[in-house]
Amino acid sequence: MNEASTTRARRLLERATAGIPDDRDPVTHVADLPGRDEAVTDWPSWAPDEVVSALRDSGIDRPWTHQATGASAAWEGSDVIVATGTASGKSLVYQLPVLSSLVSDTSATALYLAPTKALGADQLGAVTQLGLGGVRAASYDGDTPREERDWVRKHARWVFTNPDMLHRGILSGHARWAALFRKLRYVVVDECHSYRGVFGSHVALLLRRLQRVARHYGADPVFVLASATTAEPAEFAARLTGRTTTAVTHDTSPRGPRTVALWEPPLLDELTGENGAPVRRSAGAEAARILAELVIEGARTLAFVRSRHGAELTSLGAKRILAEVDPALEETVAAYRAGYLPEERRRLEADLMTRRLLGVATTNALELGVDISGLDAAVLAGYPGTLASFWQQSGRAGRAGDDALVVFVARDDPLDTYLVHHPEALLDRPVETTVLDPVNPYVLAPQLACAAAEAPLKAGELDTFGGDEARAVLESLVADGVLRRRPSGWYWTSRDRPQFDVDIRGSGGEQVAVVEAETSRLLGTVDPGSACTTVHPGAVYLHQGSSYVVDELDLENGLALVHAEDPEWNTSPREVIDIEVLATHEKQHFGGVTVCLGDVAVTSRVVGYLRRLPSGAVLDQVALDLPEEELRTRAVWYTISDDLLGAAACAGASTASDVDGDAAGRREAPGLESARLPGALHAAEHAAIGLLPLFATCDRWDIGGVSTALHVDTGEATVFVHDGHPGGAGFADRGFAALVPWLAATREAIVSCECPAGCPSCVQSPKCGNGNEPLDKAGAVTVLDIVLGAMGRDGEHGHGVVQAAEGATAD
Ligand SMILES: Nc1ncnc2c1ncn2[C@@H]1O[C@H](COP(=O)(O)OP(=O)(O)OP(=O)(O)O)[C@@H](O)[C@H]1O
Repeated sequence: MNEASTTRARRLLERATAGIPDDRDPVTHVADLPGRDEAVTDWPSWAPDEVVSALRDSGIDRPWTHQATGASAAWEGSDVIVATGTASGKSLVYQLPVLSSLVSDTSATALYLAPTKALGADQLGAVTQLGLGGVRAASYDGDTPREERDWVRKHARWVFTNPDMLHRGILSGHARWAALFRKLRYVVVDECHSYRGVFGSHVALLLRRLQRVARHYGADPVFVLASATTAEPAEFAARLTGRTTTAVTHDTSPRGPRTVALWEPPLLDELTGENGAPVRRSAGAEAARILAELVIEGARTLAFVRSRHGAELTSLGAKRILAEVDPALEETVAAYRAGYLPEERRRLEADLMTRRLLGVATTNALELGVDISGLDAAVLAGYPGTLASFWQQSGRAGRAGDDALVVFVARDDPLDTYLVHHPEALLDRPVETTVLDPVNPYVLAPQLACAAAEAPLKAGELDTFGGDEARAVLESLVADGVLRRRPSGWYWTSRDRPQFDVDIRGSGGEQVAVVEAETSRLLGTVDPGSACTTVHPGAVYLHQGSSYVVDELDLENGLALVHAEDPEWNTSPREVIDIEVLATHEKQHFGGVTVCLGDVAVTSRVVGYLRRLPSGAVLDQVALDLPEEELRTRAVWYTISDDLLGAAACAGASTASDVDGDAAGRREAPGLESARLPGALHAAEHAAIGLLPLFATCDRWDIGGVSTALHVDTGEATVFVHDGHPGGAGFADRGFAALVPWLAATREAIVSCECPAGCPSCVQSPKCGNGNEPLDKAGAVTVLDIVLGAMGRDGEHGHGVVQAAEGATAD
C-alpha cells in the first residue's frame, strides 16, 4: 500500500482539527501504519463441496492462507489457537472444520463458547445464514426460552453457549446432554483472550471439567481457540485448556493503512480543578466533538468510551452539535452498551451496517467479535486498560481494506497523558500476555467440588487439575465436609448442585433492574457491585439518549426507580473506602517492620455525589445515606514503626533526597518527614499493585490497595494490597510468599523510571480512587528501602532473592 492511500484518513483528521488554532493543536503525534496485502489459497481438499459453496455464497471466495493452515490443523486433530488481528477471519478457522465435520458425519456435534451472549448470538447468526441443512445450530444461554431448551438438548448439533451456561446449565446436568457429549468433535473457544484473571482461572478449570465429562461419554473433542493478538498464544492456550496447542499467528488478511493520531484535549481557560490545578476538556466531550465532525464528513465512526454513562454522554454531545449543523444528521448517531436489552442491541448493529447510523458511541461491548466491517474511523476516549484492547478497538476501523483513521483521546489522567506523550509506549510495545492461574487454590476448591459433583473424581484425574495443588485442596474439602473420600475417589454427597453457588465471574449476584416508575418499563440493568455508584438516588441515568433521574434505589429487591428528566448537570459519586483487619494468619517481624497475611474487610460507601455542569464546573455536593458495601477478602500488608520512620527522617536531615541509588539494593534512606508519609505510602502501594502481576499471575484490575499513615488496627503506618474478589483469589497469598522479590522489583521499577515526580510507569495508578493524590515518588523509594532494609537485615531473605527479582523486572 502506498503513502497516498492514507489521504482519506489524513483528510478526516484535518476535518477533526479544523478551526483549532495552531498553538492549541491537540494532536501530539501522528503515525501512519502501513497496510498489508492479502495472501489467499485454495479451499482445502478435505472440505465438502456443500460447505465450500455455502461459504462462497456468503462472500468468502477463497480462504486466506492463515485460515487454511489453522482449519487444516484442526481438521487433522490438533488443537489450534488462531491469534491474529481484528477482522482477520478467525471465524472461518473454526467454521470450516466444524461444518465439514457436521456435514460429513450426521451424528457429529460441536460446542461453541463466547464470553458474551451478544457475541454468541452474532456468530450463531452467521452460521445459520450459511443455510447448511442438517447442521442444526442453536443457542443455549440465559435468553433461550424454557420451551426451546428441551429441543436444543435433544436435537441441536452445534450448541452456542457461554461459560456461565456451560457451568450451570450444561455440565451440572450432563446426563440430559448425553446426545451432545457422545459425539462431541469440536469445542470452539472464541475471543479467548477475555478469559483472564480470576474469571480466566475459572474458565480454565471449567474447560478441564468439560473434557472430563466428554471423556465420560467417550468423546475427545478438538479445541479451536480464537484470540485477539496476544503474546505467547500457544502457552496461554495450554494454560487455558491444559492441552498442547498449535498457534497460528501469521496474519494474511488484507489491512488498509491506518493513520493513528494521539490527541490531548486542551486545557480549559475558564476552569480549574481541585486545589487550583489546571483542567482539560474531558475525553468524552472531545470524543463527541470529533465524532460529530467525522459524521458530517460521512465517515462511519465508532467512539469507544470507558463507561456506560460516558458512552451515553458522548452520543448526546455529538447529537447536540449535529442538531445545530443539520437536524437530519442528529438521527445518525446513537449509543451502544451492555445492559441494553438484546433486541435493542441487534437493532443498533443492523442500523450501523446499513448506514442508517453513522456514529456510535459505545463501551467495550462492541470490542468483541461483533462483525461490523468497513468503518472509516475509531475514536478511543481513554486508554482501554491493555494494549490488546487498544488494538482490538482500533482494528474496528479499516477492516474492509480501506484506509482509516484512529484517534486516541487522552483522559485527563496520568496514564493517558503519559501515553500521548510517549507514542512508543502505545504503538511499539508488544501486546501483553493474558494472565490466568489454573492452580489458584481459591478457584480450584469450588471447581473441584463441581467436578466431583459431575462425576466422582479419581486419583488418576488429578494431574489435569494441577496435581499436588489439587490433592491439597481436595484434602481440605474433605476436612471441611464438602467432599467425601472413598477408596474409589472423591465424592460429592449433597443433593444440591454446587454449580449454583459458584460465581465464575466474581461479579457478585443478581443485576439491579432500572425501571421507569410511571410506565413500569424496564430500561436496563446494572451490576449489583456498581449500583451505589451508578443509580444512587439523585443520579442522572442515561438510556438511549434519554435522560432519567433516580428516585429510589432498593438494593434488597434489586430495583432502581427512575423518572424521565433532563437536568443540565450530570452527577459523579464520592466514595469513602476503609479497611479492617479481621484475622492475621501470618505475621513476621523484622525490627520495626512487620509483614502480615490475613483476612480483611474492605468497606466502601458512596457518601454523596457532585453535580457538575457539562463544562466540568461543580454546582454542589449532595450528601447521601447509602449502605456500606463490604468486600471480605485476603490481604498482604506491611507496617513500619514510628521509630524506624523517625530514624529515616533524621537520616534525611543530613542526606540529599535523591532517588537514584544503586540499583542492586541498600543505601542510606533519605528522610521522610511525617507530612510526606501519606504520599510516600500511597505511591509505594500503587507501584506494588502494578508489580504484583509479575509474581502472582493476576491482573492489576484483580487487586486493590489501601495505605495509611496510621491504621487503627495495626497502630502504625501501613500499606495493604488486597484481592479484589470475595474470599480472595490467592493473589495476596502469592504476594506474601514473594514479598522480598516483589517489593525489590517495585523499588527497582520506581528508581529506574526517569520521570521527575511520578508517572504512570511508576507510581501513578489508572484506577486510583483518590485521583492519584497525594503521591510522593522519592518518598516511596524511602519506604521501600526501609522495609527491604529491615527484611534483609533481620530476615532470612537475602540479597540473592532481591537480585532474582531485579532480573524479573528487567523483562
Ligand atoms: N478469506 C476471506 N476472504 C474475504 N472475506 C473474508 C474471508 N474470511 C473472512 N472474511 C470476512 O471478514 C470479516 C471478518 O471475519 P471474522 O468476523 O471471522 O473476523 P474475526 O477475526 O473473527 O474478527 P474479530 O476481530 O471481530 O473477532 C467477515 O465479514 C468475513 O465474512
